Amino acid sequence: MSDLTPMMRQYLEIKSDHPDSILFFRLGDFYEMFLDDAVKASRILDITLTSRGKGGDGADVPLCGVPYHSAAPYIAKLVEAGEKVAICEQVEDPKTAKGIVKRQVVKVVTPGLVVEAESLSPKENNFLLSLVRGDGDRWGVAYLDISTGEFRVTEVDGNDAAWGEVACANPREILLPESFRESLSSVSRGDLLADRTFTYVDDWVYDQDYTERLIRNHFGVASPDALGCEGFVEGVRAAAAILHYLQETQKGKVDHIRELSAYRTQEFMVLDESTRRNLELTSTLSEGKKRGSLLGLLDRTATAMGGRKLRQWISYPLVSIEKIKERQDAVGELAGDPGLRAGIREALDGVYDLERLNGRISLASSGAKDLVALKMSLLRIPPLLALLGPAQSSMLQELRGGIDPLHEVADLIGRGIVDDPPFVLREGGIIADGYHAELDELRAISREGKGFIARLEAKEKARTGITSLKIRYNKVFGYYIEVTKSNLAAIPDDYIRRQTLANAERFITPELKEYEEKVLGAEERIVDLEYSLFQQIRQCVAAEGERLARTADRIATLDVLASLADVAHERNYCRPLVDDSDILSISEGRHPVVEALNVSERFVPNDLLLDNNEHQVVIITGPNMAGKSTFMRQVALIVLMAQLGSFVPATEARIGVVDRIFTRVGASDNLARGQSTFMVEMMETAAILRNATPKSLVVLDEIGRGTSTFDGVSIAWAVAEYLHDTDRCAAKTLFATHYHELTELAVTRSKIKNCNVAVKEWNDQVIFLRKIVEGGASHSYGIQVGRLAGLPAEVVERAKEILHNLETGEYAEGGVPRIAKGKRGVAPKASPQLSLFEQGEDLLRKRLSGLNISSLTPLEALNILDELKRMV
Ligand SMILES: Nc1ncnc2c1ncn2[C@@H]1O[C@H](COP(=O)(O)OP(=O)(O)OP(=O)(O)O)[C@@H](O)[C@H]1O
Repeated sequence: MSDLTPMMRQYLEIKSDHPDSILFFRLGDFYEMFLDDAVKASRILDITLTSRGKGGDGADVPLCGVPYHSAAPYIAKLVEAGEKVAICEQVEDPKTAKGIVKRQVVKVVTPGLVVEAESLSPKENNFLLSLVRGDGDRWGVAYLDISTGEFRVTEVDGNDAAWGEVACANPREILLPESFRESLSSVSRGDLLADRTFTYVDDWVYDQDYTERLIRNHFGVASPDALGCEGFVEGVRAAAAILHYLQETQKGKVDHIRELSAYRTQEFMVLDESTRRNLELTSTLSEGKKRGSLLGLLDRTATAMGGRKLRQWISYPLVSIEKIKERQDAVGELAGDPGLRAGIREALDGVYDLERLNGRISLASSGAKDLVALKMSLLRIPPLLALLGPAQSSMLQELRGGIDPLHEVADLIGRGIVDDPPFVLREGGIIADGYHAELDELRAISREGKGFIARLEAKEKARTGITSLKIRYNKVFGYYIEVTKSNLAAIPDDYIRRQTLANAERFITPELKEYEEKVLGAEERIVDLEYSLFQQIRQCVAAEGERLARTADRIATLDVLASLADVAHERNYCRPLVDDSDILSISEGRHPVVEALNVSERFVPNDLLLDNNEHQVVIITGPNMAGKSTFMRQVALIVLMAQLGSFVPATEARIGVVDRIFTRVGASDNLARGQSTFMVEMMETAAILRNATPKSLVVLDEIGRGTSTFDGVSIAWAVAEYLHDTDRCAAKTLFATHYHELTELAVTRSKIKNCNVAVKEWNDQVIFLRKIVEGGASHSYGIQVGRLAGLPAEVVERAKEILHNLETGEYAEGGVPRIAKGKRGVAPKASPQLSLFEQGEDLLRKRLSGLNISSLTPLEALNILDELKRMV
């Protein structure tokens, strides 16, 4: 340290407190980065890396920097790349500082704690999630969106459920105890961990006394129980770790986090991570896009808040029949009233993201434009409330009563701030005329002063007779009179020379300076006064943050209800009867997304009945491409839509509330997790058998496909039997399979039924009818589907030949199919060829012992010898 410059010493001291952040070290008009930070940042930001001397041992120090006034996009880019940025400012005036200027980190921007609008996507939350594991595999999960103030906490049992919550919140940054660092690498959840920043917090932070105290102090409650956290020991630890992290990074500016909303996973339908993915709830499997997902279909929300709330409703379908019915009533009322819907949409179209505006206002990072946006949004509320006046359904009535137009806030901003204020806050032009008497006076002086200058210029021109005389202004000299060299003879005595240029001279007069002082003084004071008035207004608005947050939440709810109603009306959905029966019956159900996106083929509706009696397990057979997966997904989606309060694509539906939906669909490629497809399939199946209940809906698509046929059939069979026979997990089950053997189960098991997707054979072609009918399928039509998919004709023909052999029982001794090649189209009877499945010496021996040498011609003998040679 001793041979470092004092500034470098100060830098290293501050940096040592922020080892995992890139330190933006304020030096005059720049933020500078040094050493490893500089190397990393220059690469990410694509800016020049330079160096300067006087690091340790006189070595050169790598260095790069960005201008302070345009740092925001650079910070955003680093954070986007998953880095944290610690902003270190000069905290005393360099002019008055003795020795080196004092510097301090004033804020750490991290991927999970971003508030700048440019770095956020409007219809998605940006969560910081905290995860902690307690005794007995109980996990605390808490997550916060600092930009909106939304803060949620829960507790779950087991690894799977905990990571399920992570998948659902989809956080940008995850906080974990330091002691978890090692074990995280063994969590085989590659795709879940990708693209997230991990932050490790000292273990002592999770101390129970400390965490409870943090919660009590922050929320001003006597105990975390007052926030609905009864029994949430781990949840409280997880939530408090977030508060601790906020204190460290935001340096105290977190007043707008006023609520912690505790929820229990039992209050919602449980959807594990793979089910969310498989059902393409918020993004598609193939491209990860919103378009093509259920969210993409249902999202007609007008506001960003509504968009985020709908995402949440889809992620957390309800199980309370009462609450589901409340939502249905509101959706029904809106769906039946196009005028009301259109009116709501029109009003909401002008509403900005109130939650994020509120967040920025509370964090004092909002500009004047944010306040104007808030005002414009609030002005939309009175007409909205008028529209809701006659509403009948309880939820709409509650919203009408609860949406607060915050008149005085809108009024304050309206009176205080001009309609189109500038982006910068410190150059004036923000505060409206008539808001503040002193400001008005100063403005008058400034205006008058400017007029005076113009008048003075005219007067001096007349007095001197110099028509080219000009009164100008610059920052160094203030106002001055400029006279060209050729006119110098005409200047009066009272002109005082200030500066000589090549072909002009500049002068001042006492009169000019007197006015200058008045005008410039006024302008300086105007700028200062405007800024402090703006801050006052912002503080007044911030003080109403809680009311604003509640109103924002209700507007979001209204937006979601109107969006669901819009889709229900346009797509002709029906209101499902949701009750606590064991019945799941759907008439003419459709797949909501396939129906909407696949306009080239008319969607064929299908019925379904599942219950816990005769129709507990329905085995669906049918050719590839017939529509099995589509049908099963459509059932799962209809149930999910019903429980989130939406109407459903069917003519009639009765949905006995489901506690969980499990899916094991297709061969999802999980290479990112380093697990084989079959392994994942079996793990998911095991989890289903462990966790399903009679209230669950299980969707199994071709389980066992990832292994050999016999293993596959055996596993599929045993799984179906288990789901049928075991009371604890006798879930309503849809089971699609290519193994026709499974249709036999219906003979011995009373609650298993068969159905298949009908196809028609015509001229050796299959026509998909897309209709689910009772009974098992007789054919797979795999070869025909292969032909449709463009397999070469030779392969198709050969496959048919092999199929024929298999079907006519051409088996070798061990019961293994004999796959012979004969004349095309004709299955050979007793083939001299050998089974592909026999091996090595046995083959030779058998072939030899079967020969009758006395009846062979020499040519035949030679041919056989050649054949034997090739077998070795
Ligand atoms: N009821 C329907 N009406 C119209 N088109 C449908 C219907 N069901 C499915 N389809 C269309 O048929 C195609 C195949 O459906 P799906 O993937 O469900 O078949 P599958 O039987 O599961 O096939 P595989 O066994 O190969 O997975 C889909 O692209 C879908 O668009």
